[in-house]
Amino acid sequence: MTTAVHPLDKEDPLAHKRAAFHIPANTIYFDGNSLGLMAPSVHERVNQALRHEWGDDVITSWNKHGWIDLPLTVGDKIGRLIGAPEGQTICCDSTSINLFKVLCAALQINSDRSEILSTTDNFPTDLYMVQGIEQWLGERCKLRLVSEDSLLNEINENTAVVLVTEVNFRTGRRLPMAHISQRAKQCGALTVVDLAHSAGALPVDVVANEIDFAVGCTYKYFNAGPGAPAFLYAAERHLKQQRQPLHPLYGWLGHAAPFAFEVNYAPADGIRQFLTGTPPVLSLVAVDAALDLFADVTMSDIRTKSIGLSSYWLECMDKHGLLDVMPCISPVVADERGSQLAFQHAEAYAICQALIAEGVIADFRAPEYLRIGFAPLYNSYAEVESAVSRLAVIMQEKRYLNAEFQQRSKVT
Ligand SMILES: Cc1ncc(COP(=O)(O)O)c(C=O)c1O
Ligand SMILES: Nc1c(O)cccc1C(=O)C[C@H](N)C(=O)O
Repeated sequence: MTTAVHPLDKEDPLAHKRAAFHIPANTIYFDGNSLGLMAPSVHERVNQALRHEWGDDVITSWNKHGWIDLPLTVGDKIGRLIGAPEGQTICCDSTSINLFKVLCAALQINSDRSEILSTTDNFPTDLYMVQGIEQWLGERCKLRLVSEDSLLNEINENTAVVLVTEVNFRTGRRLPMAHISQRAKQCGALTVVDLAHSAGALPVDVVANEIDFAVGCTYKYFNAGPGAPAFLYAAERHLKQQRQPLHPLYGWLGHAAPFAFEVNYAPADGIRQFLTGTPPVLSLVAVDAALDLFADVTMSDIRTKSIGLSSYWLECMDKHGLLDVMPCISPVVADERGSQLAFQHAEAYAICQALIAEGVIADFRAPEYLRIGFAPLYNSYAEVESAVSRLAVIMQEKRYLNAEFQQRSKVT
């Protein structure tokens, strides 16, 4: 028996990409904004690195299989997807650590100012990194938090750095990067942009938007696996001006001559100076293979599908009368949101658990939001229709009141 293909999937130019992923049995997965699905090609590539590179070639693989350059080669692959020219993106560490490095760099470049301007609703790690630097630097770093609505107008001549996450992790709201960057430039402030919820989900152009520094995750829309290393972009103009090291994490692999084993630190040229310690080779190999899945698609097609999926989700919710019961807190204007939707309900946590029990994986964000992430490479319109139908039954039958769905787990 053949099942009918959803008419919207029939017209989808990215529909064929779904076959490149392992879709867990009986599962509809709308959590790619937190952890992307695994592709068998990534599995294969990591296995090969384990068996042949580590297994057979052991330490010679640092040269023979280019392990030592992976942060740069993989960085350039990411760079192509965020509009960065070669040699300005590196894949290493976590987003948090990379934030620390670029915030220090930006503060040092704009050293006659101390204010880091950000938004109250930014992802906590972004704010915590500044708070940590503030604690260590005292007067030389001062965090000022404003609302997303007022950010643009709050940038002024005292601002050293504007720290902004393009797409809000909770609401999915997309901030106008071009305007923010332009205003920052006018005021002599530098921009540090967190692309965690943008990279791989929508077109990003760090050069056209004159972004100074950017960071982001690879385990979300790039599907590189849990804890996969993050990325860091630095504009060429900052890499060229080498008065002194740009950040205080003086790791040996960021040294100009790591294998000279010198006593004193001297930063490497270019983006390599943002390296710290030994790269996590197996994880980098996974990022490398996962990025290959973007080789034959355009970010514009990805964005079109992302908007198609989220708009269709809203349409289905409306058809089932769900939008009155759990209002959407994400922008209704598609261009003003990223690749996710969030819905408010006092029982959002239990609703999410009830959905998972029905085979639909979404997530919950405190205090009361159900979050749905759309991954254009593997999600389908049929999945949207089916997931919303299941949600409608849960809401109608108030299944979320079951005690089993109220139990909070450690990771939400
Ligand atoms: C906006 C944003 N920044 C950073 C992170 C995570 O950073 P890290 O890779 O350090 O866990 C996340 C998600 O965890 C995020 O949503
Ligand atoms: N990085 C995560 C993790 O290690 C465990 C659970 C969730 C995450 C996430 O990525 C959360 C994500 N940044 C968010 O937008 O909420």
